[in-house]
Amino acid sequence: MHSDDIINFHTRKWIRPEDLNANGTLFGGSLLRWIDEEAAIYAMIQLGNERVVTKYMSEINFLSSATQGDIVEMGLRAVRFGTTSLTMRAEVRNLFTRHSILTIESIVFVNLDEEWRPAPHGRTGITFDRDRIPERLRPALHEPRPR
Ligand SMILES: CCCCCCCCCCCCCCCC(=O)SCCNC(=O)CCNC(=O)[C@H](O)C(C)(C)COP(=O)(O)OP(=O)(O)OC[C@H]1O[C@@H](n2cnc3c(N)ncnc32)[C@H](O)[C@@H]1OP(=O)(O)O
Repeated sequence: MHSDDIINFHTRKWIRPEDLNANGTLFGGSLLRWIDEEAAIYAMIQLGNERVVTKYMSEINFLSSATQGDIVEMGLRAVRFGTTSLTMRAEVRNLFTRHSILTIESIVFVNLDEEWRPAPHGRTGITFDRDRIPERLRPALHEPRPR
């Protein structure tokens, strides 16, 4: 695997009874909700803007299932910085077995301006730190750090 293809797994979820479908396995809709939220946070940090929306998701490939008590981890990778868009690849896998549960080849988010119109984001590469947290949400430099 090329290093550019490496997905960072950020978030873990412990599968609870309310996440299951009528067959007792992980409900696909729960997974998609978690991924959309994860992708929104990832896009906000990569683009440094909290005004982002989901535009498009490619085919979703459910590869294996999970059940109550399993822990799954969700990973995202920016694969293309467009003019107003950011395209990501997603994978969800079982934390213990590392078996892939789901992959989505492209999730596209669009960067918006104050009028909620697509706006160029000016980003070309991935950031691995939090320096693009939107300005409004960053603590002022003089504020003491919480203990
Ligand atoms: C860490 C921080 C904490 C912050 C803490 C506070 C946060 C607090 C806010 C929370 C917020 C969360 C958000 C959650 C995620 C939702 O839940 S979003 C809700 C679901 N999504 C929507 O409602 C979006 C509805 N769609 C739209 O409004 C319009 O389609 C849009 C998005 C404004 C785009 O309009 P458009 O006319 O299609 O725009 P257009 O200029 O043609 O295309 C824009 C870009 O999309 C691309 N595109 C268009 N169609 C497609 C397509 N079918 N396929 C692929 N790409 C496409 C274009 O190629 C273009 O990309 P670039 O070439 O510029 O790079």
